Amino acid sequence: MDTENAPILISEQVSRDYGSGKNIVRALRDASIKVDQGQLVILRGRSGSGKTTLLNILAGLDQPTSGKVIFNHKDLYALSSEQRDEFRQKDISIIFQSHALIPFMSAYENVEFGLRIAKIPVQERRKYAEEALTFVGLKERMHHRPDEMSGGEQQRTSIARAIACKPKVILADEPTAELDTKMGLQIMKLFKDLIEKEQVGIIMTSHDPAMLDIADQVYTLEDGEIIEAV
Ligand SMILES: Nc1ncnc2c1ncn2[C@@H]1O[C@H](COP(=O)(O)OP(=O)(O)OP(=O)(O)O)[C@@H](O)[C@H]1O
Repeated sequence: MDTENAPILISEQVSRDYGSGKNIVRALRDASIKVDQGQLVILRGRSGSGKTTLLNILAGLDQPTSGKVIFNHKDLYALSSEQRDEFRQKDISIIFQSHALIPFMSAYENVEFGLRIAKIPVQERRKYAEEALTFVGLKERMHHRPDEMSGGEQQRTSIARAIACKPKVILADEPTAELDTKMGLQIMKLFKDLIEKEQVGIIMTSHDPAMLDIADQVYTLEDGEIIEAV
């Protein structure tokens, strides 16, 4: 089978309500999207349009009110929460906007710590961490702490942490928001290189029009609904 275009992550008519009664917020309504292996997908939309809600649901972090998430042929929310956690640790990586690096650890230690949490055996951790940091161009700086690095380097460290365990899918919430356009485009190039090398699927949110040209697919959200897919 040609795996290059196989869907790895799908949302089917996913809705998410917060609160109830008069105070109900319909954060997402019937959102259906698809991420193929080897594809870079962008979710865009105004603040409050539901991007983060959808990303969290796709990551297995927040149960939808209705609808399904299919990850690698499995219905993510039909699994027990333990099974879902295990699945997530191995196959799904998340990159947050605010790098979420541990301040007193070096870049290497941050990546190695992530591998420990993902239960990668100790013999492999060093190799995987060094490979990932080399891939993001931080081989020479891997023993520096976050406060000794630029914003772009910190974000590359968090990308190294996300890719080190070789996930099938990477979800990223505004990974370029705190970077200038040049650095943002460098991060996008890293994502593209990663797709080429590992055939991962990447889905990210972005406000930045400069990023859209690079994507294979762009979904636009408005008031919790997908109004355009191009
Ligand atoms: N835990 C929550 N409880 C109540 N309402 C929430 C909660 N989380 C999100 N919302 C609401 O759901 C809607 C969608 O929020 P979401 O964070 O998904 O938007 P977003 O497109 O990611 O916005 P931004 O670009 O500002 O991050 C908003 O109206 C928000 O106020």
